[in-house]
Amino acid sequence: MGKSIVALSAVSKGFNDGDKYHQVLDKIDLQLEDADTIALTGPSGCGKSTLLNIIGGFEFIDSGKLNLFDEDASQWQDKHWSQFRRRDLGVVFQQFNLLTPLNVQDNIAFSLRLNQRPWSPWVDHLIKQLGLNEVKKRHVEALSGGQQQRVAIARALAHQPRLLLADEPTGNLDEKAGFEVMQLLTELANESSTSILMVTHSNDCAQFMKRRWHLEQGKINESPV
Ligand SMILES: Nc1ncnc2c1ncn2[C@@H]1O[C@H](COP(=O)(O)OP(=O)(O)OP(=O)(O)O)[C@@H](O)[C@H]1O
Repeated sequence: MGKSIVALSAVSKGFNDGDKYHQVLDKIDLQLEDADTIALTGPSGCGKSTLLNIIGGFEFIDSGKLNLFDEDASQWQDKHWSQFRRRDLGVVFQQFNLLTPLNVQDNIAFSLRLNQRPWSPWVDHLIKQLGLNEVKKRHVEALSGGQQQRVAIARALAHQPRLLLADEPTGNLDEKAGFEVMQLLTELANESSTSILMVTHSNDCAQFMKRRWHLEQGKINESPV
């Protein structure tokens, strides 16, 4: 068995919806280990983003236990969460959340500074592999959707996180561009031994991952890829 990166045990989470309570995760158990790459699928509104947000510490669980790197994250204070996000976590969300006044290089440099990491040869390698070398001085708002997506990936992997959470990373791209981005993402994550948990609606994208979790009606089932 590999090293445990994420472990959920009997985790439940729900939201109040007017006077009704909506149970999104119902006593979920799951394990994500070193080198795992996982596609998270399920119908719209089933709770995929909620699960990613819980693992990133952006939402909190109602009950159960969340372990990150074999530590009980339910006990973590803000400082511990920031350290985890800085050091171990990369995120690519549907909205890329790039800093529009800055160019490509400065977007990546800014994120590295936040993570207290220097610019390294790995970052130059990322930029080159992602086809961003020619546009690195260009403001991100002047880039195409596909290029912005690749900047978001470069930024998320620049500090070589141990875990990447990606929410529909190719959601805004056409099939060909989406395929290319998936290929690059998995190759680069593999080079830096980053585990991936990726939400996707696309079977083609899910094929790039080694495992598949399907979330529906509060429960997760693992299915063959
Ligand atoms: N902060 C919140 N307050 C209240 N309800 C919420 C909150 N966040 C999510 N929900 C509800 O929880 C359910 C799960 O939402 P979530 O965004 O996790 O689903 P999803 O599977 O990611 O959906 P999609 O595939 O459409 O992006 C939805 O019914 C949503 O309305």
